[in-house]
Amino acid sequence: MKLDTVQIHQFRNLANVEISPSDSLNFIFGKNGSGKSSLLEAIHYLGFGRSFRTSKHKNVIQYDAQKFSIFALSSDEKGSVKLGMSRSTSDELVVSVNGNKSNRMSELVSQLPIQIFTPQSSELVLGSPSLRRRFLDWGLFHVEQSFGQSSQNYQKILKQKNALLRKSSYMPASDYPQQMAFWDKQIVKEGEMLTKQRKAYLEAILEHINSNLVHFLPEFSVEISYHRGWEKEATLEEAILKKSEKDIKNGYLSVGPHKADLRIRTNGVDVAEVLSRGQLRMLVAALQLAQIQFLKERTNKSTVFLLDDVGAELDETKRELFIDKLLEINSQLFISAIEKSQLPFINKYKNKKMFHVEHGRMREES
Ligand SMILES: Nc1ncnc2c1ncn2[C@@H]1O[C@H](COP(=O)(O)OP(=O)(O)OP(=O)(O)O)[C@@H](O)[C@H]1O
Repeated sequence: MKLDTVQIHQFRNLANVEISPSDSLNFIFGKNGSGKSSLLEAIHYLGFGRSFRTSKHKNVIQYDAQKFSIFALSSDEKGSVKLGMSRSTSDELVVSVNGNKSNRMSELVSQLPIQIFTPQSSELVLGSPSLRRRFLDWGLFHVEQSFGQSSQNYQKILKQKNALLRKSSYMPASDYPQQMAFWDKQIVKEGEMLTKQRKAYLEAILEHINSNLVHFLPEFSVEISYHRGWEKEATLEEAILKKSEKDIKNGYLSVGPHKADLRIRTNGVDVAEVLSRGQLRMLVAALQLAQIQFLKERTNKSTVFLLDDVGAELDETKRELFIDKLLEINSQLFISAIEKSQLPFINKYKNKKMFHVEHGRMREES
């Protein structure tokens, strides 16, 4: 899917913006504070239902406005779809797909695979395991139709199990084992399925990750493995039993795929301890690229890729390489930079549009 038109209203300093982007390359130039990241942030909302800069939707609504809204016309060879969403200061969400309104973000995010790469992207490696789980789950969500539902099921069951763990200390002893066994059985069933899907997905994208790393980080050999969230030799059922006393005390389940992680090492050492900031970003670029290469290969879906502040911490050859690799798989790119001098190779691209942002207003350069 590509974005044919994007309209943004009352989103940060973008009062009223409408663009018809190129289906290939879009460059957004402008001074600090002009609104470049806000444009990418608004597009990001269509693919994730949230910002990449704040967890509070209110913060992106224009000062003194009551809501923000974003509309887009998106298309691929199968047809086009009208997408829209708005959020108000009271946090009311309205999503619309071809005019059908709902308040379920999942209806929108399944339409349009969007990825983002920012100066903070190295957090994927340095940050908490939840970011790496989210990375795997994003890929699975767009490749496996059933994954969204099974992941939601697991989260619901986990909530029930945790509620029971919290209640267990004051429940009648006779009720407790039966109820616990019921939820454990569900956790094991859904948890093992999720683990199997994540492992198979990682296995499938590893080939792409490794071939990207040859270009992005040629001086390192990187090993990536999936840690499923409970000890090696045990089944999930055994691990849950083993931890039950401690989990009752703490009031939450400490083992399962909600504790899974990706371990990323070079020569047996955590990459976070060895790679420079720029190298970590290249590693993340190789990981993200692998996901969308695999998505394209498996489903023929193209991704909208947002590259915010591309000048930061990537050297010029790597910037060019990343853009070229993304174009190879027919991605639609939105690239923000302060000035053109950060992209001296820009003239080689024919199918491109350039936008200049000033005080929240966008002008297409001819
Ligand atoms: N809710 C809001 N309403 C109106 N303006 C806002 C709001 N939140 C932030 N701003 C302002 O919007 C402007 C655009 O910010 P943005 O982060 O998009 O700039 P940018 O062009 O990416 O800058 P930089 O190059 O410094 O990263 C800033 O001046 C910021 O202070």
